[in-house]
Amino acid sequence: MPYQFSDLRDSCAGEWRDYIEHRFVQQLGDGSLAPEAFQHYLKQDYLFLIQFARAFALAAYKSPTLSDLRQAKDGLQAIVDTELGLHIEYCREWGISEEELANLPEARATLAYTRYVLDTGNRGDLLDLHVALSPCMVGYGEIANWLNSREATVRGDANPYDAWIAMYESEEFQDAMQAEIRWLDERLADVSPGRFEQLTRIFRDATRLEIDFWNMGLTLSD
Ligand SMILES: Cc1ncc(C[n+]2csc(CCO)c2C)c(N)n1
Repeated sequence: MPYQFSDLRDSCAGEWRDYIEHRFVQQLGDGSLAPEAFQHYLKQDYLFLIQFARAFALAAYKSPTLSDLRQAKDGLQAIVDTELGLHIEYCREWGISEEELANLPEARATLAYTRYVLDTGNRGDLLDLHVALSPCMVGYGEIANWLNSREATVRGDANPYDAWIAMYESEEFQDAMQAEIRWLDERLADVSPGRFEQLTRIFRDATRLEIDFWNMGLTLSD
């Protein structure tokens, strides 16, 4: 049987569930999350996005084909030209100024996660890098879908975090998530059991670092 992305998820089902169904996510869904926790998360997510732009630049460098190079360039362009601007605007709505963002120190959880992804891409090939990126690329879409499947989730004006859910349930984001899964499914189909084992380690570590990122938000840790 050829491997698929779903096999990576199944290889660390416990960690994956702890990430998708994290207490931060549950509270965001029912609207009970402390605004300070969300603001701390938003600030660190700004720094996270900048490092992720670098990871897409690294993906361009590691691209063996023109098609991969285009995909990496589109990812980098989306973050630099669109998503960072939207994030800055969203932070402003939450009372966080652009100046404050520009002077933030990186929390240890942000440092650990982003530098882990960059190091994995540096040491390995494009598949290693994509696997390290996939909890981010796939997880947030899955989180939006999981929240929408829950009775406890509050949508609309009654939930101050509704716009966050709306962003990740959007067709544009869900399509990008599916495209990433297809890309991984195509590559994973050809890997050996030994190589798959290596990739599961990367996937599990990146998922654990996503859990730490949520914990950082809840505990306001730096
Ligand atoms: C900790 C953390 N993990 C994942 C995302 C979601 N995300 C960040 S960059 C990117 C790809 C380009 O859009 C995606 C899906 C986030 N914002 N913060």
